[in-house]
Amino acid sequence: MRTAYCVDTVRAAERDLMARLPEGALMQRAAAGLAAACADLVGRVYGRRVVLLVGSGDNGGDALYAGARLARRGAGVTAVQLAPGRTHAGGLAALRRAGGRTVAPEDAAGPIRRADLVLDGIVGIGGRGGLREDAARLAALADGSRAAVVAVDLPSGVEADTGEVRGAAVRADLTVTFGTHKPGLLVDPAREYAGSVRLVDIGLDLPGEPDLEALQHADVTRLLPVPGAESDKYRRGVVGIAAGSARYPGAAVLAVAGALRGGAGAVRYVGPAGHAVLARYPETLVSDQGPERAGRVQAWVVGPGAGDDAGTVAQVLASDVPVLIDADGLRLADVGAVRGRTAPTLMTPHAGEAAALLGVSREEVEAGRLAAVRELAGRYGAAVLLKGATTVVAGAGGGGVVRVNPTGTAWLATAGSGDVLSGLSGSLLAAGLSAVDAGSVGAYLHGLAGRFAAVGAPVGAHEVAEAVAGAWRDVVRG
Ligand SMILES: NC(=O)C1=CN([C@@H]2O[C@H](COP(=O)(O)OP(=O)(O)OC[C@H]3O[C@@H](n4cnc5c(N)ncnc54)[C@H](OP(=O)(O)O)[C@@H]3O)[C@@H](O)[C@H]2O)[C@@H](O)CC1
Ligand SMILES: [K+]
Repeated sequence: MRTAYCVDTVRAAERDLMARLPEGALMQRAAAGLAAACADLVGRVYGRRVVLLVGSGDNGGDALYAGARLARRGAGVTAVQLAPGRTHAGGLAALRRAGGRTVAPEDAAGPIRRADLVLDGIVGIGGRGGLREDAARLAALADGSRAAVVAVDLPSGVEADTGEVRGAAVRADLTVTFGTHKPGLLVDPAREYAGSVRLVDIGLDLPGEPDLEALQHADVTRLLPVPGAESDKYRRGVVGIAAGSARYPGAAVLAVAGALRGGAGAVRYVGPAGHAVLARYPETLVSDQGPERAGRVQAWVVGPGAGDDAGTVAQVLASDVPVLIDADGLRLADVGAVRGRTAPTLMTPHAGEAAALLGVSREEVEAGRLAAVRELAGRYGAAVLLKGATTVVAGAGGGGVVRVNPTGTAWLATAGSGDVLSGLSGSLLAAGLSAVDAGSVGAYLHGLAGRFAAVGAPVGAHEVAEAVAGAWRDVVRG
């Protein structure tokens, strides 16, 4: 499991550790890891031109000490001091001893243009809001140069705890972060600014429960349902799909396509698109009697392509099995009915649907995904999976750890892709996974399937469904 912790927790762990170590030891650990990562990135250090963007805090100190290490290995290092009177004194002295030089921000354009490598030590976890004007100018120069940009701890200008980007920020090729990932490194839009991320262990002792976690292959393997020798289709779970309408039969077909790949023993389809479903998937159990009379299921998926069929949504919500609500179902679901449920509920909106439920703009949801997913999970008392550039999953109530999906791909932003995900996660619910596990494992497989199906080219939702089995195998193989 990859984990991320908020700044307050990092600061507390840092204080505890510093009390037990000689002064400056932590910064030396950080700088050593940073210099090593830079050396790996550029291949050969000797003769490289390195520019350090140095702010007034310890983030600048890290950059200076790392710069000193690179200078000792033969790099030409120039530090741009944003606040000359407040630059980290020890770091500056170390750089000068190693032969590095300093320039004022107004003289930085030339060195940045000629640099092979720029280290962004403007701000780290002490930063607030977008970059100030002088810092933003340096960030723009670095962006326009041919140099590789390495962010120290975080790309300066992004919000460490939320992943928000409220103004100008550094765009890095690599971020070298210390002690733990910060939430902003895993959540868009900030994640996009970070480039690839390398974690340097500095020995922080962090609490058991993180603020964010991202499943890895091994975690997913552990959570996937595995049929036992005694399993029959009913023991493996039956997932009911109440989806589609005369107008949108395709949503039903795609939700069933996802459900067939999610580990449930059988898929029961209820709704007006039975013919379309059977034509494509003859193994589906089809009923047109409505959810209450369709026969036993272990979980329901309701909503994809449902149009205005509020009655079906209400019937499903009244059941005593886990329910996944998606698409039109989200709009049609009564808050009180969702809150009153005793079995687990998982809602799977995209940003636009979440915005409508919260009464805010889509941009607001996209800018602050973590806050939005927690807020929705709190209002509905349900687990919520918010789809998008970074898919995030909060447990019912919205408190506690939020799961972040690491496998997404932009190619998944295609019509019907969400229907496949709802079927897949619903199937995992029927197979016995908790709402958060079903959502996050579903998103993980779906993202991986999207990558496998796309391989760098556009892809249709049915191809994503077909690639789920390959994703499953890949996960199990490790
Ligand atoms: N935690 C750990 O375990 C370890 C932490 N370490 C390192 O310490 C870093 C934290 O250092 P930190 O606390 O000194 O804060 P930092 O990020 O340098 O920024 C503070 C300065 O930034 C300024 N500033 C603020 N906002 C700004 C903006 N928008 N645009 C421009 N400037 C802005 C603000 O200026 P002021 O408001 O005072 O004018 C203030 O002076 C951490 O990220 C890691 O790199 C490692 O060395 C070892 C282990
Ligand atoms: K930084």
